[in-house]
Amino acid sequence: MNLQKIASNVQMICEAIASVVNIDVTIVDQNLVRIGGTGRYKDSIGVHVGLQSAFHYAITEGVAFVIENPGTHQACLSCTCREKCSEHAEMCCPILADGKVVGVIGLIAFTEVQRSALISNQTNLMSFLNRMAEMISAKLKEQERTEAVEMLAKELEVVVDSMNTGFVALDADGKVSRMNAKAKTIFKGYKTEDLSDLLSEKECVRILTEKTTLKNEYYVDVRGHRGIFDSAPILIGGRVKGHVITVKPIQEVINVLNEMTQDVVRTQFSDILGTTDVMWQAKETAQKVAESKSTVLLLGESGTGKELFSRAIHNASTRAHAPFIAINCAAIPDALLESELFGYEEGAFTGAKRGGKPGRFQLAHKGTLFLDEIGDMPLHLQTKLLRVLQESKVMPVGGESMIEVDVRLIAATHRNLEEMVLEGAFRQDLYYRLNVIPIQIPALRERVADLPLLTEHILNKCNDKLYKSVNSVSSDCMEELMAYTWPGNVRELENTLEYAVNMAEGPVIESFHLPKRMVQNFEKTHAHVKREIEPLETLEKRAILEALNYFGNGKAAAIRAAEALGISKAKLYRKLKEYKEN
Ligand SMILES: Nc1ncnc2c1ncn2[C@@H]1O[C@H](COP(=O)(O)OP(=O)(O)OP(=O)(O)O)[C@@H](O)[C@H]1O
Repeated sequence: MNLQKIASNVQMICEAIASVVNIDVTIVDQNLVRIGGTGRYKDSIGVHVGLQSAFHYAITEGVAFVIENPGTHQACLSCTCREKCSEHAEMCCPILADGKVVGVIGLIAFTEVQRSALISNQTNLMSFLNRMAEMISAKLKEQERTEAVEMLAKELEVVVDSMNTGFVALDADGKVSRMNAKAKTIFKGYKTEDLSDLLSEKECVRILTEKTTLKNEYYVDVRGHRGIFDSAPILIGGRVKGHVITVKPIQEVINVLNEMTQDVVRTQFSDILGTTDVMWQAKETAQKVAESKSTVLLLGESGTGKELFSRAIHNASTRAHAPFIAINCAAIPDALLESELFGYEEGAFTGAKRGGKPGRFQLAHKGTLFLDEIGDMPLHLQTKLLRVLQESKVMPVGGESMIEVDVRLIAATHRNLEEMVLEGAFRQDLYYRLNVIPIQIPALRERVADLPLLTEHILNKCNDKLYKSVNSVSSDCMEELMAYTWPGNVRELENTLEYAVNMAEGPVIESFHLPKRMVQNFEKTHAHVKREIEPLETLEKRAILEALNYFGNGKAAAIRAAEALGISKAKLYRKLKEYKEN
């Protein structure tokens, strides 16, 4: 505590004392610096009074005293000027704050008249100086408290200003009393006198009438921008004296959500394993289109890696740092799919969340939306989806205004959309809109040559997960894996190997570690060998018909059947012609 902080008050008190007692007054602080003074001391304010002065004695001893005969008092003994002291008498009174000496008030008589006045009236004068010392001490403490409050207010201001959330303080009527830097950015260009200048009427009424806190509520502001707010009333003596609200724009909330839910390790094309031609083709096309905004349609059976491709495309695109949002149309009941995709407004239906909820399109704003199993989307939603793709705007369920969205769409299906279009189960216009860049992801049975590579990779993953060290598959077992048809594709391979790693006692997986269904399948396949020997031509015909049966009709299917049979497309057609003619 330093008297310097209340220097002007100290000087006023010096002058007040001097005018009452008619003797020169000076006040020094605990460092012996003169803070106030009258008469001959006025000019030396701010100056150090010297260690030999009586004030030094008053500070170190912490007592009040009167020097009636300068030069002889205890306080004068160390003074070098005590032989030729110009003072006739002196009264010193320490100023105490919290038990510590923070300064001294001194009355100094320079004439005999002043001396006798001081000495004859010393009891009253000392009591007067004590009162003055108490007053100075009280003023000093008040100043300290004011500074502490100012400091606290400043600290809070710095904290509130550094928050990445808008903060608005209101009085009980909704007048804005304070906004932090973030709130000023969020509401830049708005009138900001009243809550009604910021938020729409519905939210204002809720905030100002609510006597408890509101958390994570959805708001729409006066310009139609959306966000999430918390609010709390300021209660003093049980009465609402004001409110504080914190606001966050919806896109920032979404970004945080996505940061936390994105792949921890971002899927890259190099994570998609496979060196067979069919796989190279698929990867090459996907890599080529990753950067564009065009819609991609991933076609392939379940478990072939459609989501993996979709994530790799997103992560290789310029949207990589924006959200990747996936939704499986087949996994969500029809009644909920619309609100999941496009969001809903408060009160849109029974059970709707207060404040509404943003849909996946809004969540994917600036990023990529992966619509898995698009073939399972009901027709009425296909119509709505088409509109969204054409207009880049969504209308939440129960909403009145469209919300702009900038989303790159990647759709996927295991179904034959072309056939569905012919059957009237899929809208043709939507099909064309989605089919801009179709990419066929091959089934695992079409790329059995990739099995060893995939197996090695999956074994490593299983070992990490199960704390095992299974590092290979016996050649018999690999033969069985290659002979299997893998209806569940890579996902099924993953599950099969996880089962086998659990079963294996040593470092090698043997056939008998595989799940029963696979062993049976292998026996069935090998049972062919034991059948009667048949002419090559019959075997060839059976193989061709089986392949066609397997891959289906149409040009693309014929190409894949020919590839699988290891013959040219021309040869396949020639054979089919022969069979028809015979
Ligand atoms: N080429 C691949 N390389 C490595 N892992 C793969 C590959 N393809 C698929 N996988 C793995 O197989 C599993 C299934 O893949 P994913 O979920 O991408 O398939 P999907 O085609 O989207 O399946 P569904 O249609 O059933 O949703 C995942 O664990 C994925 O990592």
